[in-house]
Amino acid sequence: MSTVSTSTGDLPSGLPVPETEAGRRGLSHIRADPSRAVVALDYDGTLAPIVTDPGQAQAHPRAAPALRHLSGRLGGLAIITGRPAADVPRLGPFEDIPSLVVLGAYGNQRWQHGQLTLPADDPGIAQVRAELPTILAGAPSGTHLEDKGQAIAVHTRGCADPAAALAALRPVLTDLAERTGLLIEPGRMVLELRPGGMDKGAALRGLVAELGATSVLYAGDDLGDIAAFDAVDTLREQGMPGLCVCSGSAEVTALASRADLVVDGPAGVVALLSALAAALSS
Ligand SMILES: O=P(O)(O)OC[C@H]1O[C@H](O[C@H]2O[C@H](CO)[C@@H](O)[C@H](O)[C@H]2O)[C@H](O)[C@@H](O)[C@@H]1O
Repeated sequence: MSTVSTSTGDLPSGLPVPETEAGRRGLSHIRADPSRAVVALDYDGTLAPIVTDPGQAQAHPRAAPALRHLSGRLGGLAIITGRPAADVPRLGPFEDIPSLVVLGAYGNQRWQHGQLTLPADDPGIAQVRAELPTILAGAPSGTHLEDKGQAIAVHTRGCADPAAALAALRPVLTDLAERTGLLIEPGRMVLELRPGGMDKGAALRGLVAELGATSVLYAGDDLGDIAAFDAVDTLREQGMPGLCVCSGSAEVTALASRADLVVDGPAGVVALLSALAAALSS
């Protein structure tokens, strides 16, 4: 599959045409009955361009207007992210998007209508927090620790050779995850230690069931989003039309071959959401 979908053109509405039959069916059902569709989106690399400092990752400027247009027209509008659930409404900023649900920490946390629901802390995280300063003492300059409260991420994007730094840290962080009963979640120049038992696929399936949705769209860019693509596949096998969208980048190529539609990063995702909002208004 090509990096960015252009070969099949656009529909008269401005919506790009998915490259697969299953994807075209998914999009067509969403357009036909949006009030029973769920649109779920990853945040970093999908709605927000990748930047070196995770604390500065604001959404693409046209993301909030597009989400606001979609809000209320869909059965469900969600962001499913590895970040703490409360971070995304603040960073977006998306606090004023009425029907938005944010499932954070890979589905372990929920933000909705300004209310936050968190699980109990995992004791393994406190142990990781205590041990990491010693473990990272010799790490390359630019290694950055992101303490997310209920998970801890080690970033190498700020290092001179981010990929080499990540590869060097992987064995010691994998060992730490095993000793503390946590799992290691790989991402774009990041390795995260987090509690298991949940992933973006389970989060998406749960939301679809909760809302009684009859069609689904999921857009993502990173390895943690593969579980959500798997969930769309499973739902399709069960008869529910669905669409997987890859926010394409040179950094991660694993999702493009799995997607029904590949767009050009967050700008492409936001263009797709804007076109969908326009199509649902007409
Ligand atoms: O599930 P997501 O919404 O995609 O979140 C995954 C991780 O995203 C963030 O890290 C990534 O974005 C940073 C800001 O652009 C970038 O500096 C970093 O290299 C990327 O890995 C976030 O910091 C993590 O906590 C999320 O788990």
